[in-house]
Amino acid sequence: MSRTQQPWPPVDTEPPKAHPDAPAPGTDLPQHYARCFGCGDQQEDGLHLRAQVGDGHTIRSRFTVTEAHQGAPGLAHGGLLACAFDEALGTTVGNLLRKPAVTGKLETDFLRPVPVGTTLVIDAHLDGIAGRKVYVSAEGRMDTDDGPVAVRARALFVLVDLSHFVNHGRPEDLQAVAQDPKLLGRLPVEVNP
Ligand SMILES: CCCCC/C=C\C/C=C\C/C=C\C/C=C\CCCC(=O)SCCNC(=O)CCNC(=O)[C@H](O)C(C)(C)COP(=O)(O)OP(=O)(O)OC[C@H]1O[C@@H](n2cnc3c(N)ncnc32)[C@H](O)[C@@H]1OP(=O)(O)O
Repeated sequence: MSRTQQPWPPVDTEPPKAHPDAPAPGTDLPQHYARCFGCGDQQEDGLHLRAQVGDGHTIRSRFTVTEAHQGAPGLAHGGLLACAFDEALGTTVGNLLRKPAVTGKLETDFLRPVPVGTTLVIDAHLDGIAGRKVYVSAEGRMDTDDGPVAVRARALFVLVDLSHFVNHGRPEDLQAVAQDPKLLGRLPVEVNP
């Protein structure tokens, strides 16, 4: 089967424009939700991704594969790697545009097996915007920023209103956030744009 990629973005887009209050290059980003499997510190076996803003519409995330993340003996599960990219890409959209968005489509290319203990260095880039559709892509390198590429991903995020989360979230979790807003860390979106 060929690895030839389809054109990306797949539709005509406007170039991305970061929000004027987007965090500056070099900023370490906080977890967006303490119970998030991708970044939250209250998920013991979660991915604990940590992200930092880069130059030119990029965000670099790091994720270390632990024993809890295995699919085959000693190797990361592909679905968890996809989760790491979902998180890294979503963080890029949410923090640079400062608008809530959800993953509509996520595609991954697994190029190399990723052993337990590896730290994936994931560089994500905002590629283009078409109305509510935000196209973003990333590559993950083994252990260092010039290590071999292990995974590539491309995604479509769709901008949504905050009511998306209020209408669809489990009431007890929304209530927990209302009682302890620190669960959300610093909300990287405008609540009242
Ligand atoms: C208490 C409040 C807390 C709030 C927290 C808020 C914000 C946090 C902000 C930032 C966070 C920072 C970091 C985030 C880190 C990680 C992120 C993880 C993200 C996820 O893990 S998130 C979970 C998985 N995700 C879902 O749970 C989505 C389920 N889904 C839906 O909720 C709907 O499906 C939706 C909303 C996607 C669309 O529904 P809709 O009715 O609003 O709009 P519609 O269908 O018209 O789509 C509009 C245009 O997108 C095109 N389109 C849509 N889907 C497409 C597809 N798959 N392929 C190709 N095109 C697609 C259409 O074709 C149309 O295109 P066009 O305009 O050209 O016609």
